[in-house]
Amino acid sequence: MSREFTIKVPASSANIGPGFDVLGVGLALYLELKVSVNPSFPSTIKDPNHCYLSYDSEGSVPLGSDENLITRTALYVLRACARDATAKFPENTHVHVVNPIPLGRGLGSSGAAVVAGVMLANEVAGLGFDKQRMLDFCLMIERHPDNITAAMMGGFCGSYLRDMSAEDVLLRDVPLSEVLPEKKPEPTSSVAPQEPPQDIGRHVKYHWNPAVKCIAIIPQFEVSTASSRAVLPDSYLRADVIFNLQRLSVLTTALSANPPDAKLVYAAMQDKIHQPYRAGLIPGLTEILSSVTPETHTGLLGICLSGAGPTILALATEGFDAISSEITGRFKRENDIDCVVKVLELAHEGAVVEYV
Ligand SMILES: Nc1ncnc2c1ncn2[C@@H]1O[C@H](COP(=O)(O)OP(=O)(O)O)[C@@H](O)[C@H]1O
Ligand SMILES: N[C@@H](CCOP(=O)(O)O)C(=O)O
Repeated sequence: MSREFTIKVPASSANIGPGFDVLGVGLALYLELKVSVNPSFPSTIKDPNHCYLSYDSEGSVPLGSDENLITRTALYVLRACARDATAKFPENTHVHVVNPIPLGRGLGSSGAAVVAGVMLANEVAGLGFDKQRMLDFCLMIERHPDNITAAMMGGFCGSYLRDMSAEDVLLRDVPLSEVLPEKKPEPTSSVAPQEPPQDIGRHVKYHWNPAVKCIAIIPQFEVSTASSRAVLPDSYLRADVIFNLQRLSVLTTALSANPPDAKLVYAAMQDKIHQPYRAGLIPGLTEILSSVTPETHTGLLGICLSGAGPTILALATEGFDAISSEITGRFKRENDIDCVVKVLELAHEGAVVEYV
């Protein structure tokens, strides 16, 4: 039977200052997959996995199903669930990707791609997984839970990876190369990836004052999440960890207050465990983060690096133009970097599948 459906997955902004690898918000900027499956038609598709991909919008991505992050993720799920290292998409699967999320800017493009890939497999193979179970598959690929959780569940999320039995740790800690299929001249692996342990990630959704908007100031250069994690230290001073924990505990509730207390939120969005180390990758970051405050800009609540950067996230209730102009002006004047600005609402629902 032929089917057509659309998968929509929001962008996300992770960390929100002190919540490194913990906090994330889903943002109303959606990666969309327009999918059609026509197994009864004679196949015209040359792809070895029966999936024809086309791509519109931000950046450029590979279109081979064994090279593209969305379809590699889907193949992992299909193969793990079928216990078959050669499992493919149903014959005649077409996926048209529309992606307004800029790549490598700290707005969760890879998290959205991974969530979309897991949902794609769930839908084409009729696996019937709920979002909690799909999150397990996502976490085998993107191994920090903050933006995956926000993209899948939507809203303002706090998340952690649960403690695991030795047996589950073995299942979870397999190298990424054994999870995601890689392009090979001939299929060589006869071993299917295993299904992940259950409930790897746990989360809660916090309240969010709807008057608070997210201003994303997106510099026109990329910083890969991998390179932005590579500059972080392996261990931290106790004082720095306590600094972040104290602020994190206040921030989650402060963002639901009505009216929000700008001074409290601003102070609670300070961070000592990732932003200072990432400053070397983002010209002018330290000065930019201190250039707008509730005192200098009415309506500003707080400011931080979005995810692994280089996007700057400012939370505000008004004064969006003045806040974004100050930051784009600094990027331009001091480092000749152009920026794109988006004022975004939260995506409260998270990832969805819509049938035509
Ligand atoms: N829609 C997409 N389709 C295919 N690959 C994607 C897509 N979105 C992101 N990616 C992959 O993820 C990479 C960016 O991931 P990452 O460095 O984690 O940055 P981000 O902060 O945008 O998530 C891209 O260079 C690309 O390889
Ligand atoms: N907690 C992670 C979040 C990465 O988010 P992304 O949007 O940059 O992929 C980190 O800070 O490394």
